[in-house]
Amino acid sequence: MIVGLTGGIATGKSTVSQMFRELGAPIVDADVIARTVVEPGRPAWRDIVSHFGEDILLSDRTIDRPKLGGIVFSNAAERDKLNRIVHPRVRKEAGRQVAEYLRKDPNRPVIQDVPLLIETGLYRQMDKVILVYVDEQTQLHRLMERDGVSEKEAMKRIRAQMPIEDKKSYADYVIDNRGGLDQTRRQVMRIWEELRSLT
Ligand SMILES: Nc1ncnc2c1ncn2[C@@H]1O[C@H](COP(=O)(O)OP(=O)(O)OP(=O)(O)O)[C@@H](O)[C@H]1O
Repeated sequence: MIVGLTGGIATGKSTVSQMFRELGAPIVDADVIARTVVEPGRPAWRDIVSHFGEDILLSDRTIDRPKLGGIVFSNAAERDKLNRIVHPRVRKEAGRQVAEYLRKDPNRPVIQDVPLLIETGLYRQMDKVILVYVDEQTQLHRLMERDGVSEKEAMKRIRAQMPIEDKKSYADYVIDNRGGLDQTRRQVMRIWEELRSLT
């Protein structure tokens, strides 16, 4: 069983994913994979350098992420180009990790943590979808606090994504992360038990 875990920016996806990990769940993390596929010398890194030029490299040959981010944030065609380079490699590596976990233990559900699970349509390939939910006000405050950004900047980042309320209809399980961590942990434990009973 493959379970997609998603949320909105700063709704608590990393927090919840860590709780699943502590219960022994195998986690495949799209953010971690996205960083490893662009390490110097890897095919995605080579494609990025040949398209965007050596100017986007730091002195240690790693990609200057803020600089590349600045280019693609304001240019949809360049953003598409970058996505077309990175996404297939992330998908392939994520698939490889999922298959490896399932080979080792076919009866243990694998949790795939994907920030844009719904936006990218990847949710269709999941057996179950878990959404980590907080209301927009809580999301705003936690984002401002975590990243030390203004209300305006935080709102801009939230508004760049699909509204969290709209994501609810795609989810088999909604984890309400508005309360304390203990309340969230109890929901995680309940869902993990249920997922395990389904395999
Ligand atoms: N139940 C909670 N109560 C209070 N603070 C929380 C709770 N859950 C998460 N937080 C805090 O909210 C912030 C956002 O959480 P987290 O980083 O887990 O979100 P995320 O969804 O992974 O974010 P992103 O998608 O931006 O990476 C963090 O500072 C975290 O410590």
